[in-house]
Amino acid sequence: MPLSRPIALSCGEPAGIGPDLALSLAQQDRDYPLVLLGDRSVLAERADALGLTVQLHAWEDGDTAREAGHLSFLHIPVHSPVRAGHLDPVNAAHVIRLLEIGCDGCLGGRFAALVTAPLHKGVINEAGRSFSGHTEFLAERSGAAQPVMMLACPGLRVALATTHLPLRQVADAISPKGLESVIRVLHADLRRLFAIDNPRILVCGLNPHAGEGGHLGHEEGEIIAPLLERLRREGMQLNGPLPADTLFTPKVLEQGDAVLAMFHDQGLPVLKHKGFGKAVNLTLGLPIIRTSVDHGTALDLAGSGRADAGSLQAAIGLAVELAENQPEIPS
Ligand SMILES: NC(=O)C1=CN([C@@H]2O[C@H](COP(=O)(O)OP(=O)(O)OC[C@H]3O[C@@H](n4cnc5c(N)ncnc54)[C@H](O)[C@@H]3O)[C@@H](O)[C@H]2O)C=CC1
Ligand SMILES: NCC(=O)COP(=O)(O)O
Repeated sequence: MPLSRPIALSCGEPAGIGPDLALSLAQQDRDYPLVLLGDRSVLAERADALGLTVQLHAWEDGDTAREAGHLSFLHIPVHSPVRAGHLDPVNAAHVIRLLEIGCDGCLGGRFAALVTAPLHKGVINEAGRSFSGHTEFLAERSGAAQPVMMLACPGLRVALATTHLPLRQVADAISPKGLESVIRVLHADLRRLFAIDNPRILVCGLNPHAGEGGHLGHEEGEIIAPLLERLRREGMQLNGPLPADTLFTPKVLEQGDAVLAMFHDQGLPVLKHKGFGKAVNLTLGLPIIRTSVDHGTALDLAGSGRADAGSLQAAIGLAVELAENQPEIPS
């Protein structure tokens, strides 16, 4: 069903490429309503820097402008003037505010989905706020017990058992209870969002060679394998724990609908090698639809006109598709 509510696009870190990508998107006709969450002057100044002509319109509920060259925005002011490529911790509160408004607007039925341009986790922490990522923030804000980060590009979906954790803490975070809830969310959302009836999930081990029979680590034998065995008895198609290096070979990958990696840098480098620039980051387990880009703030490119909007387009495309398939919330 065509969307009657807009997709909310949060501009992310104002000194990064979020504003550039949004303005680049506004150059084309859209077949969905969009509202940009960001600061008006930042958008206007960045449009000037990029030599783009974009009519900026203050968004009102019900606004469905979609023509090329026009962009509706909800003005959420920055706290300090922005120079492209230069982070300022003073604007961290602005970035957080974009997410609060985007998330609350989805929960309240004002927006159909939230798409996030990249933010800079480091500068938010430098501003004195403990922040590990959109995934964790949006889960807390929306009351979701178990968010699961999944990145997808044509031919590959990779979900993560742990998200933004120092490597030293990863092994301790792999617990039977935590891993079970991640697998349940992944399984349920592959069915709910991707219409895969009985998803086949390829599960990585944590250690080299999936622990080499206990000689290179015990988490596979003590935690992962018994859990998978128990869930298989419920009918889930779970293959693993498999050595991650061989799992990510084409012959094995074709036997699964998604991969579950145990940690961020076990799964995402492979995904980005295959699909950087056209992949989407999707948060599973939330009561709202949230997608994002596969890249970061790219401060080196902000204001240069060289940022590629391919991943943002894919993220919006997936958000629109998922939102169109959701039951319509009565106004
Ligand atoms: N969804 C999000 O909010 C994400 C945020 N980040 C944050 O971004 C910050 C910077 O991270 P980095 O590791 O430097 O990664 P990055 O993705 O910002 O940059 C890595 C390289 O890719 C290039 N690149 C990135 N996006 C591009 C695009 N759209 N078009 C063309 N080239 C592009 C950059 O110029 C750079 O050379 C970190 O603070 C990180 O936390 C990283 C990933 C996702
Ligand atoms: N590498 C992906 C990433 O860091 C994005 O995280 P999030 O901000 O979407 O939680």
